[in-house]
Amino acid sequence: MAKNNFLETVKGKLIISCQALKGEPLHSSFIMARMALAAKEAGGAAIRANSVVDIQAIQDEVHLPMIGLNKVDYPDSPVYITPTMKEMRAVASTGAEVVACDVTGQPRPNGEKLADIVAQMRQEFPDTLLMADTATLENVREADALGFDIIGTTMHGYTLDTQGLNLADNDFEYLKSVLKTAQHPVIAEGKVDTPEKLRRCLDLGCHAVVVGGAITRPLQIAQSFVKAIQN
Ligand SMILES: CC(=O)N[C@H](C=O)[C@@H](O)[C@H](O)[C@H](O)COP(=O)(O)O
Repeated sequence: MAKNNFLETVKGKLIISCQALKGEPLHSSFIMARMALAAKEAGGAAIRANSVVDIQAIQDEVHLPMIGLNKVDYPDSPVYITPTMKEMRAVASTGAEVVACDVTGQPRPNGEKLADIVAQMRQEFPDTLLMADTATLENVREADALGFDIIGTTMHGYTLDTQGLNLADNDFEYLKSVLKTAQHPVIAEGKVDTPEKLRRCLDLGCHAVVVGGAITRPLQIAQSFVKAIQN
């Protein structure tokens, strides 16, 4: 199967997530494209972005490999990161090198099955890599079994059974287990909020690291400073 060279390009490097959802102060494709430009000038190796319009605006501004996703809330499912074939197809059609989607074992909208989505994507987009946004070791095993190209830790701490957990807890104890379990390259993602944590993830053996809010969400950054006054 022909695959693009995303994994070679990002090995040992920083991927910067440029996302602002509706309701966030920076919600704007124009602003996300400028964020991506800053990411590139800083030496970021790739961008992670949400929605077709943001991905396209970023692709027009910077030539960096892209992990694309599309967050959509459906009434019949808790899965929101590229939940159905419709969003998978839309994101892959932008030419994003990687399409990321939820792999948390929870039911998908319209009763769609992840195995069917993966099979369909392989047929329609054989060059596109698939990244599994997982929360638990069970999810990692499922992603490996389904042949995902990249295992991400994105959803750890964001599902009912992992609520309150942080990837960095106990010197990345959970991440170490992921690295032992996974049969595909692991990209650390989720609350990697200092340069030291990024360094640690790479030293532990992660293929690359995604950092989002600590770089591209000024509201979140400002709140952390304000909190230091209140404490
Ligand atoms: C859980 C979820 O929906 N995560 C999203 C996935 O794309 C983004 O909102 C995060 O910003 C991204 O994962 C990077 O993480 P952090 O911003 O913590 O560095």
